[in-house]
Amino acid sequence: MRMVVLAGGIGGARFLRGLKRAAPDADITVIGNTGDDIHLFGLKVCPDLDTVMYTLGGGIDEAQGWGRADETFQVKAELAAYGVGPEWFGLGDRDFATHIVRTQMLGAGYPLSAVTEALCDRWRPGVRLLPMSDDRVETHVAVELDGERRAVHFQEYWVRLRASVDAHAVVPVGAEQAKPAPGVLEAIAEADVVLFPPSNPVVSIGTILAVPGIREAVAEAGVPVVGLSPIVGNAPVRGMADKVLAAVGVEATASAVARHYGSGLLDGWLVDTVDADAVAEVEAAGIRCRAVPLMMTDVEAAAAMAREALALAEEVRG
Ligand SMILES: O=c1nc2n(C[C@H](O)[C@H](O)[C@H](O)CO)c3cc(O)ccc3cc-2c(=O)[nH]1
Repeated sequence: MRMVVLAGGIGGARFLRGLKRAAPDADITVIGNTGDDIHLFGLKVCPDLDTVMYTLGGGIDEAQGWGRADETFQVKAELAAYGVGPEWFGLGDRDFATHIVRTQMLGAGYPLSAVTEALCDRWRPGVRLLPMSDDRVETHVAVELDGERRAVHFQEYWVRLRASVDAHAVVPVGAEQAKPAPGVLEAIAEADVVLFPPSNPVVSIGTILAVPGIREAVAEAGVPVVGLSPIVGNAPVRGMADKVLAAVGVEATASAVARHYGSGLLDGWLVDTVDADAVAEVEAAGIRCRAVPLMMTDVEAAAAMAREALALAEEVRG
């Protein structure tokens, strides 16, 4: 079975680990968010692509959900000794190698999709990992700092500010001009099912859908599109999705996120058992809904969620 998964960072990567276990023979294409990308120290860092690659390739720092296991930070310390910032983004020595190789290949003229394929040759994630676009898209967040309105890079908002101030707007800069990366539209057109894992609906899946052509391709794929709520019990399972949901006027509930995607896109939606009362509301919006456990406490739990999502897809397929 051919599956396409629109994935962001930690939630998406952990779901994918479960999906691989639930469907070991599936042909899985991951369309990864690149709006989180940031240029630091002359290097291009792709957090969401790397989180998927490291998590599925066995190199992830499991507790953090990002960055490499057994990491050290000598280079970061030396950069700080030179007064070269920023210090708030934790790039480790092993992780630097990924960004050096990526930046070197980009500099040699390879598109991000080719670079990602080359990096995956080492990590063997067991899925085809495609960036949503080879074109530069960077999510910026409009905030008010010291009384003045500013736009900060998503990573600064997320990591330095810890989303401690309200996001007045979230803008995927460059998305309108971006084109889907090679293979993205084809993978969606050939898919038997499209899945939205419990990634951030605004800055991860929302950014992927903001690349012209991708939302339309998913809506017109003619196969079941099933999502899993990243919000459980009116709060994000991880991260601070509620802050960016507010920026787009979506309340942090499992039902509101489903309605935000809309029945034009979603055929099915999984909510956690604590949100069972949302099922009727989601079904009233024309989206088939089930309440199942959605906490990815381990790979088996993620696999159980994946099985539920695939079962709902078959129910929707009718
Ligand atoms: O909260 C943090 N997240 C860090 N992240 C996660 C990053 O902010 C992700 O984009 C978000 O977690 C959303 O996916 C990193 C990801 C990388 O690939 C490389 C370095 C970092 C560093 C940090 C960090 O210092 N603190």
